[in-house]
Amino acid sequence: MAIIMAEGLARTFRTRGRTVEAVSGVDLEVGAGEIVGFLGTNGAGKTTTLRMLATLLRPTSGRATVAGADLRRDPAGVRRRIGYVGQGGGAHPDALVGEELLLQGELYRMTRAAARERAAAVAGRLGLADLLDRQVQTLSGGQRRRLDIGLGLVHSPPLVFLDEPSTGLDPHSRRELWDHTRRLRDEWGTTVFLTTHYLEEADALCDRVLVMDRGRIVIEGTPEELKRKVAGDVISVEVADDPAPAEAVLRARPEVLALTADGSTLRLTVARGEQALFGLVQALGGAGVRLESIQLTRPSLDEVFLAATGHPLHADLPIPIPPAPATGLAGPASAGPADPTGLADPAGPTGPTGPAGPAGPAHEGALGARRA
Ligand SMILES: Nc1ncnc2c1ncn2[C@@H]1O[C@H](COP(=O)(O)OP(=O)(O)OP(=O)(O)O)[C@@H](O)[C@H]1O
Repeated sequence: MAIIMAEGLARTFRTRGRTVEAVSGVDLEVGAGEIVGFLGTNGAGKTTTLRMLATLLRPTSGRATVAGADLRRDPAGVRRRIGYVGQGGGAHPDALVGEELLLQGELYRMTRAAARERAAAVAGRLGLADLLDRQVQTLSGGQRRRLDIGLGLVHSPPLVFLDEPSTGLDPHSRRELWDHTRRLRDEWGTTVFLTTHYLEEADALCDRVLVMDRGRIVIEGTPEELKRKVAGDVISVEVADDPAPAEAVLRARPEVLALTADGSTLRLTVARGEQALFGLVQALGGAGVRLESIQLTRPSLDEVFLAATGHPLHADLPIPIPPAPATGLAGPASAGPADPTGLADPAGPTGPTGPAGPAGPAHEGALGARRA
């Protein structure tokens, strides 16, 4: 069952007399209980798409249903059923961890008892149970990030958006965060939609990856599918004698999609390495070719990204116009009569700002989180 369905979602910004097409017509479908990741370079349009789906930005065109509610007609319904954890993080540095979680529940109009119970459950799930009496500013980067995510989960949303959840974390904390995210999916059935710059994160954590480039989804699939579809597997064959007879044998094989020769080593691309390997070895043996070694290599998501976009993930791409720095907070709850759809555009044309929860002012850290 799809928890997100979007069609032709697009957003342009007008800044300094120019139009920036941040997202140009995205179609996507996310199934309940999936961990789906948007992978892309800076400025690809990931955050803008996430913010549209979370009702924080009004789409220029397109439509979507998110967690059973229509993005345009029922943005408050969407907000009630989702969590949103922005890049900035939301917790107040002086507050205690437990207080922040409780406050979040109360902002969602939970009773104190229900908020307390839920805060304890979230803290337990995210490995924060021993930290409830700690001041937020004393937490490590990884603990702080887990608290940010916890704030987005207190109201039990079936779907949570995480914008670059592990940026700035060391590899150990990043892995810990992945474990917790998987447990959210496995034990609570939470659907997680995240953005990331990290190939490793997309590969290790995501059930499905959507590669985004210059405002469009250019390819999508499970990490394994993408590697197969785009790059194929590579088999490197090192022969003991003259490589020409081996090359002739291999070129005649239908499963060999491409072949390059480098001295006595032949590199073959095949769709499914483990299936092709045995037949190729047999054919070479039958032709009297003596092998030194044979090796199967699976492509990485790096290669997938390069093939799909034409540039490496970490290339410095020109970013048309950087977004203005975050300013004040506004959200649908404060959009007022000028916004009859309730789909506020808090950022306006130039500045991204924070969301609002159902109970009032909020901030970028977690949807609906924080005191005014
Ligand atoms: N409020 C805004 N005003 C003008 N341009 C904007 C605004 N927000 C985003 N953009 C532009 O839209 C494009 C997409 O930005 P977006 O933040 O969605 O990319 P991203 O893939 O999330 O990048 P990053 O990984 O750096 O967060 C960029 O060119 C960006 O400069």
